[in-house]
Amino acid sequence: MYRPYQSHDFTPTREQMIRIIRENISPISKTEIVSLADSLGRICAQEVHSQNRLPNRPASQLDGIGVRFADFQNGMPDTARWKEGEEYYFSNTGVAIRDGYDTVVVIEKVSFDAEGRLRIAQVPSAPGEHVSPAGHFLEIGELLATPGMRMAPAHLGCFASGGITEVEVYKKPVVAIIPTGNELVPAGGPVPAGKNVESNSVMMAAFLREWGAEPLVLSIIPDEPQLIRAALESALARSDMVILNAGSSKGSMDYNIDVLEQMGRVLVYELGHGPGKHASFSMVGSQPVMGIAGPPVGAEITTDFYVHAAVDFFLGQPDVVPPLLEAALQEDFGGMRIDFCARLHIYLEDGVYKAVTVPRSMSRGRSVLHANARLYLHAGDTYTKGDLVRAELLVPKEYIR
Ligand SMILES: Nc1nc2c(c(=O)[nH]1)N[C@H]1C(S)=C(S)[C@@H](COP(=O)(O)OP(=O)(O)OC[C@H]3O[C@@H](n4cnc5c(N)ncnc54)[C@H](O)[C@@H]3O)O[C@H]1N2
Ligand code: MOO
Repeated sequence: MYRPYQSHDFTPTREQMIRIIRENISPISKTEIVSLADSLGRICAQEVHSQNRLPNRPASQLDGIGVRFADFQNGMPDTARWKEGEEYYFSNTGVAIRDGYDTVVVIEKVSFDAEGRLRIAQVPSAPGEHVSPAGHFLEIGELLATPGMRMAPAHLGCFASGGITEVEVYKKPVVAIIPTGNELVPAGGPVPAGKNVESNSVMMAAFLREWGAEPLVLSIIPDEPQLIRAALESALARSDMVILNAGSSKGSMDYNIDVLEQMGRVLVYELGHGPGKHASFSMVGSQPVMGIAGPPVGAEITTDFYVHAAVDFFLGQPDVVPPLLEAALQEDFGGMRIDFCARLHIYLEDGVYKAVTVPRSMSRGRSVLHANARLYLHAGDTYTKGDLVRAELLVPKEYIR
């Protein structure tokens, strides 16, 4: 299918890129049955109805004494000679009301004098007062879940009460990651001179797990078109989507786009924002392939923007935007030729959130330690010192000090 944006000249902004991804990804329809404990965070694929009625007998709503409302028909009776187990009994919260009783008096209205004689301070106002009728919490057949709902801990609790032990959920999208580059060696081993540690797949796999996808990390592929093609074919056969990492730019060993053009349709050759500008988006048949540039900082941002959105769309969910925080920028910033996603360090001073940009010159280690927010600037946006910016938080607001 012809796409007007399928051109070398089209370099999408973040919003445009998200739209292209949305247009090209269909929600996964395959489902599987998982145990209730394993269903946390999964997307429910069925309507679920309670099999239990709870309470299954009328139950006490409070700690108190169970009584017969008929005894209070003419106002407060003389309770001085009432005996436990006859006119009243001790009835605790959530416990079934004993046969022959119908009403509960809260314990705070009950007292006993020195001789042990019962005194009730207030006449119950109606029969059944402080009694939960059967089915008050849950009815048989009551709707507990609808398709598309993400399972949270409270849902698991409700399912358990409803007698549900297994849930039909959509399969996790499987995202294959192909690291490429002659200079890369696997993480955890020695790093020979001139080599670099393959770390992007570690980060990407962790992101994917966090978002509810299943990572499939392939071994490092050397910069050779036939090997990249073979790796892509194998990855596509085993996944819903592929991330082809690095080899995206203009170097003599950057073959990925050529291979993708041979195998499918390249819809986006390059982004209209940095860092991570050399990201691409292709369709091979009905499967998306996301090209992510090699340098880890850009790889982090573009994976977080676009692979996250793709996973959300595979799961039939909206793309989730991070929480925003207004902070006063402590420097002049902006005026870029293309859109740019800056990393910010926000701190709290005199009760005011203040932000400084994390300079690109800072080492990767220090900058990851330092950055707690991002700022997406459109081309030409300029800020002067003191301007309020709407930052996208990478940590909960409460963590900022
Ligand atoms: N002549 C030009 N050179 C470059 C341009 C350009 O426009 N013209 N763009 C620069 C920009 S911007 C980016 S981004 C990079 C894109 O690089 P590639 O995606 O082609 O990646 P490589 O060249 O293979 O590697 C770059 C860098 O990243 C490291 N890397 C790669 N994969 C991993 C991994 N899995 N884990 C950790 N680190 C990885 C790699 O070792 C290199 O250090 O191109 C610029 N150049
Ligand atoms: O756009 Mo490249 O990603 O500078 O880092």
